[in-house]
Amino acid sequence: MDDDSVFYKKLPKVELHAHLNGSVSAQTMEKLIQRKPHLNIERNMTAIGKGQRRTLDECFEVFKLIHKLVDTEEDIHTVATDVIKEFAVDNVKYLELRSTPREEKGTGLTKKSYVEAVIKAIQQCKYDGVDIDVRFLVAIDRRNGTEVAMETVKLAEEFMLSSGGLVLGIDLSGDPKMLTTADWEHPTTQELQFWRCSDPVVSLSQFGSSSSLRYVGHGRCLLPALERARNCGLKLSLHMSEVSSQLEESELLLNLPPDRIGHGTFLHPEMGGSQPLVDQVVKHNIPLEICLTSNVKGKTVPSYSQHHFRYWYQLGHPCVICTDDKGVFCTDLSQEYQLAASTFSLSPDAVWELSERAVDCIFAGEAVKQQLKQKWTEIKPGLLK
Ligand SMILES: CNc1ncnc2c1ncn2[C@@H]1O[C@H](COP(=O)(O)O)[C@@H](O)[C@H]1O
Repeated sequence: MDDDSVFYKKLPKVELHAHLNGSVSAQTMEKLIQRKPHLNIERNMTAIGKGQRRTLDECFEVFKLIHKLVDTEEDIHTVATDVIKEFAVDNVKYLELRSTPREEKGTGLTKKSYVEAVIKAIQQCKYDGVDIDVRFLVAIDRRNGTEVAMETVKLAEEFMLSSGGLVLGIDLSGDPKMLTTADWEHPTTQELQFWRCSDPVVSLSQFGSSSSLRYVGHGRCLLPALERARNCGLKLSLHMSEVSSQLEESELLLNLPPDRIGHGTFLHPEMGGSQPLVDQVVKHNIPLEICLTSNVKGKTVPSYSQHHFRYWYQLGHPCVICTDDKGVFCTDLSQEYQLAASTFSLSPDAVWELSERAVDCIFAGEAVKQQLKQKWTEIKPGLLK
């Protein structure tokens, strides 16, 4: 490791946007593959290597494969434990993991036992003295529709009250792509469910097209669940404008408003967004979770240098560097900070400030923030001369 990389490794960091099943390392993946050889899944099918790029659609196919490998309580416990320890080795001092509870009839996994398995892994790591504070956000997969979103919020609510402060909020994620009419020749039962929720057909005349698209998992259908979450004290981290077609949805979601925004790639006017959207984000001071490699490899931004981090950072808006899916995109948080620094010419002092300011964006309360700030203060003299 060169001197430069050592700096980023030693830098204390906060990770706020990490999907559990997207964060599985190559080593853990080997363990899972050995447990289920009959699936014929190979390691190279679950990761996007250096220099490789995929469409966002292909990324979502990768998650489906990983979900086949991770389908028991034991698998979830293994994956969560390994991911937590790997972030700790990377000097991440505070981690908010997020994951979508799944039920698997074949293995007896229920959504409740799914969340319990993650919580047990967090508690075990704490008991073992792993030097990282870990919290959990329960994820809503937008593709699963209104009712499942509401069930997920209720589950999160239960765990918020019973987990001793480990469950702090809700993540809204999942494939943001719209389905066109053509895709709907053979809708699945699940897709038909969306069709029934309020007004999922949106005219494209504003974009110069006479056709209409049926939004699947449009935020409008999820608003009641998100509002309930907000009202009961769960924090909201919402994927917004990850793809270019979500302006109308972003307007709706910003009215909640969310506590943090995942990606927000297409919010600003230079990316086809709008000034009112930017004004709203700035007015509420909503931090952006920035995932450089994920966006480049998933082809939602053309290159590192054209990443929207530049726009928001120059505005002085809170931006938190994150990994998104460190396993799938073959990265870690040190690497992401190093990429941000080299791409946007950030000095070591500026990088330090970026990592320290991330502490202000965590969902845990003031006492935890103060403890973390104290850690940063202790580490600083050894790292920045
Ligand atoms: C690349 N950009 C992204 N955009 C939107 N959602 C994403 C995502 N990356 C991951 N997920 C969401 O996280 C799930 C995998 O982790 P969990 O099974 O929940 O732990 C994916 O199925 C998707 O719903």
